[in-house]
Amino acid sequence: MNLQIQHVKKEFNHTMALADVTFAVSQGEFVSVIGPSGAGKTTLFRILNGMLPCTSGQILLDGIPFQSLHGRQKRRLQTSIATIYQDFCLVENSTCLENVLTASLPDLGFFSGVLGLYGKNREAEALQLLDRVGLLDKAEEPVKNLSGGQKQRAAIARALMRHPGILLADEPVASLDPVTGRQILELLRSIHETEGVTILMNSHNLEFSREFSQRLIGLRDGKIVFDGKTAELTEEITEQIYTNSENTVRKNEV
Ligand SMILES: Nc1ncnc2c1ncn2[C@@H]1O[C@H](COP(=O)(O)OP(=O)(O)OP(=O)(O)O)[C@@H](O)[C@H]1O
Repeated sequence: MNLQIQHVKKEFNHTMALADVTFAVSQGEFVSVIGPSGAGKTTLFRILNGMLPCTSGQILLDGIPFQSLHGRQKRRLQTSIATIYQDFCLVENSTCLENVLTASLPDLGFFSGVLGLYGKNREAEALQLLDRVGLLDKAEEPVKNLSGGQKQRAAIARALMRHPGILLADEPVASLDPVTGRQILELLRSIHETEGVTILMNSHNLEFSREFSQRLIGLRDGKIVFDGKTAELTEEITEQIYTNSENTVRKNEV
């Protein structure tokens, strides 16, 4: 799935969180959005996953303008973007398997949804995905009993259950220790390489972004100040992205 972000602006009261953001992500890329606190990364991700409307501009998925769609068409396109979050957003009292299966809820009829009748094929697929993320032995375990890394694995399996064209990884390892964080990013890289899922990541950790993404987009004060291959990010450009920005409230946590 190709994603195009064209002249996107987002204004909150008198803060221009995104000034005029334009870039495209092609099928199969692994891109990281980097930038200091207040640069607009979260705002961009919230607009992309449909949680926030933009003030102006447009987003196209495979050439279709997202905002022009309504109802079922919009929901169908929306389900092609899956998000994993820093705090996992799982149902803690439900098992791993139940959490993964909830990704299929939009496809179920009303009664099947209420009664949790997902069907044998969906259950088999959910178990296969739990196996893919190394969590098959925890399928019947309530999420509340899992470690942070295991929770993020369950969240990744749930995201994959939607067969996403694009996976948004919004600070996916921010609440994990560095060793566990690296394991999660290695899993994402493997999913990207094997299943060909397009990944757009937002991370405070510049080292991880450089190591795991092919391309970096540097945001500063709501504007793109760098868009290039990871190897092209020099020390000088890094300084330009991270120092003395208007919206920055703290320096980058590299
Ligand atoms: N709901 C809101 N109301 C008002 N201002 C907001 C709101 N959300 C974000 N902002 C402002 O928009 C700007 C961009 O914020 P955003 O959270 O997108 O930055 P960020 O790069 O994700 O920062 P961080 O890395 O700290 O999460 C900031 O100046 C912020 O204060």
